[in-house]
Amino acid sequence: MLSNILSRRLLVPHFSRGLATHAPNPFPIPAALHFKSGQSFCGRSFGAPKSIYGETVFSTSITSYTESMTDPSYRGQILVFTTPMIGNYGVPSNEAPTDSQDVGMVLESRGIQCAGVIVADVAEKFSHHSAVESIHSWCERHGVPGVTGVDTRAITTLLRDQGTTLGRIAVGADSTLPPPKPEEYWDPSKENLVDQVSTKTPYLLNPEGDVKIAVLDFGAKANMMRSLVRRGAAVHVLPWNYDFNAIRDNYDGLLLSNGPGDPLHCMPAVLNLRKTLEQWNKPVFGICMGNQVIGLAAGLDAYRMTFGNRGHNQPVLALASSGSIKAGRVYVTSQNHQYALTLQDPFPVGWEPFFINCNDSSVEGIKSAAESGKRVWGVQFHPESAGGPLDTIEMFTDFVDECRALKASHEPHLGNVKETYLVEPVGRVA
Ligand SMILES: NC(=O)CC[C@H](N)C(=O)O
Repeated sequence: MLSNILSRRLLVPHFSRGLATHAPNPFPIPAALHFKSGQSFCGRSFGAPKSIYGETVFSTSITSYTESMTDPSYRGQILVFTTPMIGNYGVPSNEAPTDSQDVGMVLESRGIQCAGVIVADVAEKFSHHSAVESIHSWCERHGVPGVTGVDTRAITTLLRDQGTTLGRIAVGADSTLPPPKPEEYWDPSKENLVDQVSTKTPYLLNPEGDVKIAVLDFGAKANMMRSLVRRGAAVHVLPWNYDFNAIRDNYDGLLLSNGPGDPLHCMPAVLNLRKTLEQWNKPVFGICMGNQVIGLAAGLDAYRMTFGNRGHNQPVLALASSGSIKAGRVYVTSQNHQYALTLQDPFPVGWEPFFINCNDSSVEGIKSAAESGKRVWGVQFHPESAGGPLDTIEMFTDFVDECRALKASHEPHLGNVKETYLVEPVGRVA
């Protein structure tokens, strides 16, 4: 027995050494990450061998790289993962519908949305029952470059100190050239990225649903629509700048989705929403960009944070109770944002802060005050989070229940048309 253990101990390092000596380098192409602030990091290229510009941000999520990379809110960004090894469970097919309430994809959108990815150690081998390819081949197919073999601790420390920084991934021969001049860096925050990712034409999901919910698509993650459909709603997805006021009486509720970039690019939607809030008294729920649009419509300001909040481990404290949310409790949430609403005293009349971030005290949500008679909630985090945690997933049940209850109260002849859906808190189609 003892000799068995000893021989295994001796064999393992010997075997590893053998592999390291003889296996060809799977990522032979050199690559560099340059920052506008002057620093450069040299590593190896994986994914598409292509040079790009972007805004460099870091995420502290340990898992769910596939959901993060397909989140349209990462549009134009070079995503640095603080978790050292990324790719070890591969990438699932995004095509196969896996349940009857499918919304047309498995991940958060049709393709990879971030401009590039930076990892300390990209997994060459992967293993998962639903995996069909490696992160390398997935990025290659989608034309997205990755850099591996860099010190992501040093990069993250830098980004925490100096804030989100414009960057360039230079691949192959480009990586041997001098870094770009400061004026050559592309700044995605200057563009209306929402307009690039929002649906161009309206579409309907689950038409037989008993409550009709409109979604203003600022770059919606698919799990938002899935979370509504799972609760029995018919979901009509509209372009971000659609004139909802012209059709609002056809709906029982409105959801404003997440989306990339500076919320000030969404002023047409803010002005539309201001009118909606003045004249329409049905439930409105905003998530991330949606929360910022609600806040701007309510009269709050939005500001750019130093390095934002990105990860699946952001603690928020509830300041008010509403539905499944209890004041005084801390919920762990998924987040991806660079902007936040200002915490001001007093808050605009008819509004109150809903959540606050336990790390940096930024506003994590607002709600209409009880005396306003409105039913409006906004959260800066992602209750639908396909990659978890699911601490706040029941906010979707609260929202759909509120829409259903209001509809039933307006249609007494129909009575309570359908029982409230008590669904398992499932985070994604899997
Ligand atoms: N995920 C989001 O909706 C992000 C909202 C906005 N683009 C921000 O960065 O703050």
